[in-house]
Amino acid sequence: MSIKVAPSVLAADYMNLQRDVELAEQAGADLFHVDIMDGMFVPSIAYGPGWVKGLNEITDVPLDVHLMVEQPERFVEEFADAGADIIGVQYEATQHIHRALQMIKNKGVKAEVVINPGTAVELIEPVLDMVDQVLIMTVNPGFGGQKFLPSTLKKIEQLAAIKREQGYDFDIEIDGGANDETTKLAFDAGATVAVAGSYVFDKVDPAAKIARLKEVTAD
Ligand SMILES: O=C(CO)[C@@H](O)[C@H](O)COP(=O)(O)O
Repeated sequence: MSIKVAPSVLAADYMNLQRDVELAEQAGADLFHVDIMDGMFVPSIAYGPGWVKGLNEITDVPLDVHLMVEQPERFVEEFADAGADIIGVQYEATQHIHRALQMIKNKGVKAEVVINPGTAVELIEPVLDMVDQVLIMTVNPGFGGQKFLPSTLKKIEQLAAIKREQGYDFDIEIDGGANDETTKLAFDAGATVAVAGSYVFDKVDPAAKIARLKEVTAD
């Protein structure tokens, strides 16, 4: 089975969002990745729940909402009500990661824990039994168009080994600098979902880019 592809709407053309979303949807996008940024946890600012609700109304593809915000537990309910299918919270952004994940699950939404490139996999081991997805950031979060950090491959391998040994079935997602080469490397290390922003949307043919990511990771 090939990797699941989650185009990041951060890189879409906002003035033609519906067109880009439909193109990606027809090309087989498995999820849409939506970065919520508060200008604190990351320097940029992006999207509120109203925007996510609007996106949910124009697509049937599940929304993978990544809260790049301080104290994410403050916003779980609003984004769940806006239509998020998966909500990701950063390990580094809360003193209460277990509580934040529990809040997501209580809303009937899939729960994801996210770690930055500088955060060790061991730190999230205590919550791995409660998540549907783990996001290993392959760049420092906050901006699209950065280069994939090769040091994150070891972390993907390490997490994949824990997943195998413990019999977990969560998805392992990567985000940042994904292209056909880096996605193949991450897939071989154990990633099952690739978020791709500029690779998919910056060029003329998003459908071909999505197809390419699936092709290079096909068994
Ligand atoms: O999390 C982020 C940025 O921090 C993203 O989801 C980006 O949208 C990925 O963009 P590319 O690196 O694929 O251009």
